[in-house]
Amino acid sequence: METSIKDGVPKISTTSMLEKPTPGPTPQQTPANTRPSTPANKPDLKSQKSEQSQSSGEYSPDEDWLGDHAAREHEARIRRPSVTRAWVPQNTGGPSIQQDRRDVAPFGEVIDLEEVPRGITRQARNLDNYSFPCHRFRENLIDESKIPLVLVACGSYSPITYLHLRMFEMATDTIHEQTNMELIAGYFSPVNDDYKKEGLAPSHHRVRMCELACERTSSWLMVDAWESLQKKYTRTAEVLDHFDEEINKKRGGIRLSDGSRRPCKIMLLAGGDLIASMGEPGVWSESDLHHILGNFGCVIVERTGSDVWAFLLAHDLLFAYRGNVLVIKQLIYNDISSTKVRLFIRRGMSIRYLLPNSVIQYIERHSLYRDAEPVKAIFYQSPFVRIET
Ligand SMILES: Nc1ncnc2c1ncn2[C@@H]1O[C@H](COP(=O)(O)OP(=O)(O)OP(=O)(O)O)[C@@H](O)[C@H]1O
Ligand SMILES: NC(=O)c1ccc[n+]([C@@H]2O[C@H](COP(=O)(O)O)[C@@H](O)[C@H]2O)c1
Repeated sequence: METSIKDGVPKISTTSMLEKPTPGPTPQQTPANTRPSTPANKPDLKSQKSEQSQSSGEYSPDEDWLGDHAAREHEARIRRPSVTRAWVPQNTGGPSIQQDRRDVAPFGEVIDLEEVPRGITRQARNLDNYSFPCHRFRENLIDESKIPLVLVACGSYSPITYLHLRMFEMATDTIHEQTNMELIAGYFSPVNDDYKKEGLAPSHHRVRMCELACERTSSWLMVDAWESLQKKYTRTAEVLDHFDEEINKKRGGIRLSDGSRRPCKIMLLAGGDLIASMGEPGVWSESDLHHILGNFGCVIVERTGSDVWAFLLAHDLLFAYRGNVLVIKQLIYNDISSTKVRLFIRRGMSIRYLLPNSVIQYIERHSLYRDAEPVKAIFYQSPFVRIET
């Protein structure tokens, strides 16, 4: 059994981390990121214009790769300072939420960059140029009584959809409400091409779509291309080891107010189907399951129609490690499927509002998922909709 914690991996008790020390939060502690707010720092149209002239904000194939240095420079030029705001509801009937600095959720800023031309952090296309993305990694732990947490979502993302982005937001709420952990960063890790799953677009496209989605709709999510850049398929246990290496061994975790550093707990964020696959023979090795569940842990978003708890009860290993598994109930069911998105594209149907516009544009520009069939105006009205007058 590979239950012992390897050198350098944070030695955090697996039973205590999902327990919140105090009872549920008062309205004063409600995270800002769940509250509607208007971006205080509205984009400066003038600078957008000049930015647009340097980088059109369009995704032409020629522009698709800026190179590490240029990308970093570009990113530094366009990065806006993060803004901390208090949100006070106008409606006196509801709870009054006043936030002090401590209560401000780290990812509270609501970003709507969908139509704003901005440079996107671009990842290396080969391992020689690779560097671990940490441009949105929080510098300090806000509440030092908490365990710093990094979520890693492994998957195909062919293409990434709003459901995949939503998974992180659902996780944020549950972690805030039910655990004594503080979310520091979230990463997508698109699977290697060698995975050979049906419908898998080449990994540089999937990575790029994830980047567009993260940079244009989120203020805290990042994409790591390391897994996709490997020469062959890399098991999820190895991918989590890579994150541990980069975050804890190389960076030393996160900084505390006294200047010391604390290791971050790293957990796999996945849907109920992924955890169900852990019960299928031959899909996961037992030692990997011990390693993932024991040394890392899983945050599982239930899927429509799946009963994650029933599965946990039935599966010996998962049940044994249940203290390290956090199950997220979807309060608003979202069942957007990449498979169906690909099918819609092939059939010339609209995929708008299922995934970010920037990703839709990218798909169209690069003619992805069309196979032999032409895509007819995927940005416009579905050809099957007839409006009776
Ligand atoms: N409807 C859903 N509810 C909860 N989690 C989901 C849902 N769809 C996908 N996920 C999760 O999103 C992650 C990435 O999914 P991935 O892209 O590999 O599969 P997918 O979205 O089902 O795509 P495909 O349709 O190509 O199989 C996985 O952890 C998966 O479990
Ligand atoms: N043995 C393993 O490490 C193992 C097995 C099955 C799926 N996975 C991962 O799960 C993710 C999602 O896979 P599916 O798209 O097949 O659901 C992928 O990132 C894949 O690498 C890992």
